Amino acid sequence: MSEEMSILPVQSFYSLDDGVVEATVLHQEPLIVRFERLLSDDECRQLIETAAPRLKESKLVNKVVSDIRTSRGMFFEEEESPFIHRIERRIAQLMNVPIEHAEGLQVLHYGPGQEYKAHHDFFAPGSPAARNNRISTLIVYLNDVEEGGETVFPLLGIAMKPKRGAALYFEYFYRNQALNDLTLHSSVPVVRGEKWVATQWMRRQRIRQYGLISS
Ligand SMILES: O=C(O)CCC(=O)C(=O)O
Ligand SMILES: [Fe+2]
Repeated sequence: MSEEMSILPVQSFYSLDDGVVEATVLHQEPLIVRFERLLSDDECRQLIETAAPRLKESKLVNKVVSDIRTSRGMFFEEEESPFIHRIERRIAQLMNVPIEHAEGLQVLHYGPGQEYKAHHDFFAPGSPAARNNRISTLIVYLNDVEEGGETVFPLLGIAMKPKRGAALYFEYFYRNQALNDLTLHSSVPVVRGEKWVATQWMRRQRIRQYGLISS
């Protein structure tokens, strides 16, 4: 058993400025954690309503439309409103990373048959983007899905069923790249209903400008 340091301290609940979040460890190394009720039903609904008119065909980071991801998505501007800023602050505090390291919050929408095939969230080691690489991910489920749409880690045998307000955390900033590689994950096709998620990616170094809107 290696003893890599995790970014997230392992606890069964987390006391945040605006409430307490319950957690369950799904896997130790790489660390994968499930959170309950990170967002309220109202916050989930409001995120969906704000994102819905701004959805675009999903592009991957290289801006090429690809069938690896068939959902539609959008990014919020950093701190674009007091509502978004409040959610960003809560997520950054929970992820134990300064908000300046946070990319804009992304929302994805999957209809029946839509999926996100197995991928890593970090940029390929050695690529230009990897100089300030992603280190951790939080996926918040904004609705319940009737059937399908689980987030699956095929190399670890873990599947998470979407549940409104719950979230899935994983990190991949280990010195041992083999541990990072184990965070391969996918969103399996939605069978019935639709799926909405908000994803927060954290970077190793700062990516935001300071104080655009002061808190
Ligand atoms: O929708 C999901 O469950 C996974 C989303 C995802 O992998 C991502 O946004 O990078
Ligand atoms: Fe992902």
